[in-house]
Amino acid sequence: MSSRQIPRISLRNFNERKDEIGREIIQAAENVGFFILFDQERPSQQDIEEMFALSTRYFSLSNSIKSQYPFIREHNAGWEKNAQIRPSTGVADPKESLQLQYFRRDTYWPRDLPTIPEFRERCLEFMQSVHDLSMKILTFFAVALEFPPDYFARAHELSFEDCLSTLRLLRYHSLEIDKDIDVPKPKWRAGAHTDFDVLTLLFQESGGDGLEVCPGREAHTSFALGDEWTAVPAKTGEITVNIGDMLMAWSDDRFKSLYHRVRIPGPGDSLNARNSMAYFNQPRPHTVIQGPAHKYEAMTASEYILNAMIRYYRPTHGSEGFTAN
Ligand SMILES: O=C(O)CCC(=O)C(=O)O
Ligand SMILES: [Fe+2]
Repeated sequence: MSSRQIPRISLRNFNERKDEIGREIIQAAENVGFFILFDQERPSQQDIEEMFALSTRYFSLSNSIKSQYPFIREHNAGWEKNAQIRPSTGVADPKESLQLQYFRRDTYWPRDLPTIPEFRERCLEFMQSVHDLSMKILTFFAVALEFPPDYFARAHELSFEDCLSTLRLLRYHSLEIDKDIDVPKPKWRAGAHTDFDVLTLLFQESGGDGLEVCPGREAHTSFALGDEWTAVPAKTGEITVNIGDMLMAWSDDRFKSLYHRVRIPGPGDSLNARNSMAYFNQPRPHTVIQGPAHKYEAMTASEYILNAMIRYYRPTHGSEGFTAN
């Protein structure tokens, strides 16, 4: 395990400290690719705790209810259980997840869930607050790349009918039941992958350690890395932010999108279920992605996502944990 530190950046008094915060964020994105934000106004600690409680209530519903909105790969939306096979491991992550795309909220979000009629409304509110914070952060990136300050905000505007930004609720199974039985144990809760979006805001829960990142990726088109993994501690209320492949491409590889994975609990760790929530900022499909130095051919976001899906779902033969998504 590497001793590399994941930068921690306080958002306290955001408006007064904007310049300083911006500098810290850009430096972290250039040098590490992952950073932890805390002291944010919204979503507050309480907003996040309530959202985790809502997510737990959702996952405790029966499979037959949750499967009314099954995962559809072409849409990257819906509910899956033990079904996401990462090419880096070749086996399904032992988890379930629900992907809520903002623009499909009227057509493809669970509705009228028994015992949680407020599910949809609460998810929308949470998405809105995470979106607002995401746009504040993306403004720093726009300025650093010498684009207009609202450049990324316009590409992600929630009010447009084709907004692709997505909230993913995740629940990795408890490993308590299997602990004494002689069955093959999974090696990873989530196999190594990069995110193909622009920017991910990830919410972890205290007690749910296991997330690890691998620094050293030089080009958004490469698979590669080394074998130094750094733990990203889990704490309820804090926000782990990582650069996705699209922002790495959009910045001519200046901001780093890193491989990350979730390991299974080690000796002394809790075997309880692990919950997390990820908000993926994804630009509108027709947005053109090209960095200021034109290092790569211009590509629309929809072409980029399509390529990523092909690249990430194609089985590869690299050594364990080191290939694609
Ligand atoms: O659960 C986590 O901590 C990470 C999830 C993740 O990396 C993803 O869904 O892309
Ligand atoms: Fe990820």
